[in-house]
Amino acid sequence: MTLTTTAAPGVRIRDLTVVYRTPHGELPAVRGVDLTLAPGTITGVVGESGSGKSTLALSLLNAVQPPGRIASGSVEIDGIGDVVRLGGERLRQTRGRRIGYVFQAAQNSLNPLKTIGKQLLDLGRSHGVEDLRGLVRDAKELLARMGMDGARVLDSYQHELSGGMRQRVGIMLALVLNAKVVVLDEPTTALDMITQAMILRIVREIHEERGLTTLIITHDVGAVAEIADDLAVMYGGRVVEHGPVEEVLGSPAHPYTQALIRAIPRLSGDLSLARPLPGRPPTLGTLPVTGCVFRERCDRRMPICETDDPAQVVAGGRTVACHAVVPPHAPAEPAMRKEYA
Ligand SMILES: Nc1ncnc2c1ncn2[C@@H]1O[C@H](COP(=O)(O)OP(=O)(O)OP(=O)(O)O)[C@@H](O)[C@H]1O
Repeated sequence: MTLTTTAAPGVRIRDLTVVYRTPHGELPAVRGVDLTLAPGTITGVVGESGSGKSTLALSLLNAVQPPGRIASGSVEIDGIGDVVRLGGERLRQTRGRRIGYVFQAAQNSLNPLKTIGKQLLDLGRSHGVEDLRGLVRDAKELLARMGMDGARVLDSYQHELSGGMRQRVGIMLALVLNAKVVVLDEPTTALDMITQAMILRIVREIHEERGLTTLIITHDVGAVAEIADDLAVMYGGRVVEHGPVEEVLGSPAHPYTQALIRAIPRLSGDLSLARPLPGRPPTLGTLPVTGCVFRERCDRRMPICETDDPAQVVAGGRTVACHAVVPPHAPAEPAMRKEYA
């Protein structure tokens, strides 16, 4: 094997814009996003519902479906190239084999007419796996690590499994082909908190053992703090802050990240300290066309926020897109304007 196939790959998302067709025309769910996943890291993506997390995850596999489309930008993955430019059989082979994934509601996406084992064999055959016995062995081992009886699960139909069991099957299917890039979109929502923590710990272990580059999307900031190296915070289709997880959570720079953290109920101490962020996140129809996407709910709003979209400014290991935050040594950059139509 060459180094490129054994080393964890880096992922570079550049100027990515994804639009959905609506009665009001094509509107951006992800807009001008730059995000780098360093090789061998777990990057968590958080943000309120509708901020564009799932659309970003789908873009990593070039799997945005109509009425959506990737309007511009690139997703460069070491050893694969620009996924946005892949199509046909190469794209099909890349998904699953090179990029493992669990999409949202994975517990509902299994085939109800085939046992899990049959679906596993179909997956292996469709990717040209010759050692199908080895594949079954690996699948059983992954299921056992996640606290399940592998043989029994492989003999089951989806309706014989609980939502949490199906989610673990989804994680197994994302990992079993040994892909080096793994995208997990809300992989543990159907699980109780203790099982969720256990599964995320196992995901972390497998990530380290295999040298993966992992993107994990969740609503749960606490859960992601446990396993991620880096954190990206999304709002209104933009990555508003990105950096090492302890830094972003320990000293959040963007007013939205600060509000998100203030809104988390604490398990200990005064419950009333949790302060929900007033207002609602924008929908595609209510997203401001000019200026900062967060300004309507921002307590540091300034006149420039009405007119200019803040650029992502890099300072140290952190990226922040906010006019009110000008980190030391970071020259203020001209406002970023993106074409998406
Ligand atoms: N098929 C679609 N057609 C039209 N609009 C869509 C479609 N899918 C998503 N959107 C819109 O795109 C925006 C981003 O959605 P997305 O699902 O990526 O956000 P999210 O952060 O993953 O939300 P959630 O946490 O609820 O899954 C939302 O405003 C959503 O309504």
